[in-house]
Amino acid sequence: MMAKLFRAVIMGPPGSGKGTISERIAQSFGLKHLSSGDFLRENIAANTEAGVLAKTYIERGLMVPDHVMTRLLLPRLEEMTRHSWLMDGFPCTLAQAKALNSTCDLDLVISLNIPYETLKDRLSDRWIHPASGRVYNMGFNPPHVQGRDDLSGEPLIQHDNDQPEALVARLRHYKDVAKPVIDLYKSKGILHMFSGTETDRIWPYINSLLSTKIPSRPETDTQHIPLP
Ligand SMILES: Nc1ncnc2c1ncn2[C@@H]1O[C@H](COP(=O)(O)OP(=O)(O)OP(=O)(O)O)[C@@H](O)[C@H]1O
Ligand SMILES: Nc1nc2c(ncn2[C@@H]2O[C@H](COP(=O)(O)OP(=O)(O)O)[C@@H](O)[C@H]2O)c(=O)[nH]1
Repeated sequence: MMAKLFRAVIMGPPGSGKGTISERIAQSFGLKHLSSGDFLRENIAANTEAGVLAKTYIERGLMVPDHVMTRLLLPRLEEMTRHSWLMDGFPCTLAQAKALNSTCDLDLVISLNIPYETLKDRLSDRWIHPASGRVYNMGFNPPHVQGRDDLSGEPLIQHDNDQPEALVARLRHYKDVAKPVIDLYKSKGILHMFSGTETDRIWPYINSLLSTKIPSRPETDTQHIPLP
């Protein structure tokens, strides 16, 4: 049981490794990994009012409007009074960051800074299990059976907007909307930026930063990468 609740956000462009690193943090430090994409998929599957609305944007490759995102996510976060969490994919605009700010005090923000060529290579090779959001990469973390999800055995798919043609526009959009969010967290003194081309080389630095802030779970702490 953690002594103090810990609230963190992970930011980065598409393909920067937010999901991958969030899973490692969740395993090593016992934080709940919350993902805006997963919340949206749950709501779409459950046909909630917000889910039905969000679907119309996601299907067109658009961001879901801020008011829909905040209406969906903030009540869920408010319910989590007894959990430490790490949020992946939210906030991604200044309006979302301000809304989150009014709900809770963040302890830490991780921002991933990954070169374009690396993002392009990773995303063109990203395979997704749509129902769960589980993510694979044919070189980095391939599924046990090619083209099939490890747990359900269901087929994996690729997203059109992960292909290089769509990526340039997605990255430009990310840069535009994320900059003021990054500046906000910088001014609050809670932003930590990590740069590099390989998750396995960035992870030890994130791991040691978090080790100074939250007690790790000894049984899982060393399972990914040894410290350099
Ligand atoms: N904070 C947000 N604000 C607005 N729309 C969002 C937000 N988070 C997710 N979405 C919408 O949900 C979709 C799925 O999100 P998800 O994070 O699973 O995948 P993604 O777009 O492939 O992101 P990434 O490549 O960074 O993992 C997004 O494409 C976007 O339309
Ligand atoms: N080759 C390679 N692929 C990686 C690395 N880290 C993550 N990936 C893969 O890159 C893709 C994007 O990672 P993901 O965690 O989904 O990033 P997100 O879009 O920021 O959430 C996925 O297919 C991951 O399996 C890495 O260091 N090297």
